[in-house]
Amino acid sequence: MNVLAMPMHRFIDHHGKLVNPLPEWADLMTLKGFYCDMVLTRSYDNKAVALQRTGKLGTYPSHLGSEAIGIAIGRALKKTDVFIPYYRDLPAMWARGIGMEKNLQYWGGDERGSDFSPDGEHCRDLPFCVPIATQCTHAVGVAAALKIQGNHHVALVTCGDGATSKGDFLESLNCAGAWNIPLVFVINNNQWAISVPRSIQCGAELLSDKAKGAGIEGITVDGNDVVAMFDVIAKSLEHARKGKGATLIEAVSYRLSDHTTADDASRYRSEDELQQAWEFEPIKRLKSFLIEQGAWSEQDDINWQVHCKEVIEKVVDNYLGITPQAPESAFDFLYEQLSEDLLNQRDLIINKAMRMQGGDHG
Ligand SMILES: Cc1ncc(C[n+]2csc(CCOP(=O)(O)OP(=O)(O)O)c2C)c(N)n1
Repeated sequence: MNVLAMPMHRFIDHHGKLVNPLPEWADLMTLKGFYCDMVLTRSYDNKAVALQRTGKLGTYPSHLGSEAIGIAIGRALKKTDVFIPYYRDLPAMWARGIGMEKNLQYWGGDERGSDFSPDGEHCRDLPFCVPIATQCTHAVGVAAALKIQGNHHVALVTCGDGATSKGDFLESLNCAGAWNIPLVFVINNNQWAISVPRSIQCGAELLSDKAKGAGIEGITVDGNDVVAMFDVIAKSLEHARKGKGATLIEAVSYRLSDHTTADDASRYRSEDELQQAWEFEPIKRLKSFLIEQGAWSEQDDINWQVHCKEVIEKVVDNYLGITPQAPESAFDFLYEQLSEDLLNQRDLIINKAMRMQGGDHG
């Protein structure tokens, strides 16, 4: 059976048909907003891949196919909550109010892309975590602190399906249950961990079953249905806010892209599987639903695509206009006091940069 079609928490299926009555909050205006956000973040994704291909960005992990998960997270969290993301989370971060330029800076190798302080209230969000599952341990620390502060704020952490096999994830889950902390885990189960398929990643039928051993709530949701994702995340956040503890959400989706721009997924997965997954992707189904409801049209779609293109072009212009970070700044974030050795290396880099500015490229 196709896992993307299995029965799970869902309101709108891949044909764009309602399979359960919409929740009260889900009016057409809100759903149109979700749709527009998903299309905009997909436009960004296409552009980011193109920037990498033309040498203007480092290795980039596409979020193609996980727009519903990200937009639901970004919209469901309150400003005062804390988001602990992993590397595929541009949609959530953008929906939290963090500029896309930051994302380009980060993947362009500029540490300043991780500084959210200019974005005001979001400065407590953590930067992307690339070492798999380590962010879950950070999230436990954050959530434990929020509990002590007693302000009814919640932490939300994301990870991939592969990450759920790691000790960091399982230990974090255990602490979340044992300490009854305000923490929501969202697994982006996109069926692949680079070239390892979900089927051999773990023996459990559902990744949400892992919650049971930790004594917390676990739920499997259609990660391609933004309505179901928002509904479950919002409820889990409220559950945690009321002091009722953590939830593990498994969002079932599919990685429609390569793992990153450094990967070629055609070497390990079939074209048939990929084509089938495209039938289930999150944007198409919501578009069909909105059109069926008379809330959207093909012309609206064309207009929105044009608008997205303009927005993204401006983001890219801003990114390309940023003065590059000085190479020696790599030493600024390592130690409070640099050793003799590192000071020498730093001087070498500074001198080389000065020589190159002076025209000596030797
Ligand atoms: C601790 C650690 N081990 C290995 C890697 C190399 N690595 C990068 S991504 C990845 C797979 C992660 O898959 P998954 O958790 O399913 O997330 P996805 O990339 O599919 O969203 C691995 C093993 C890493 N980044 N960190």
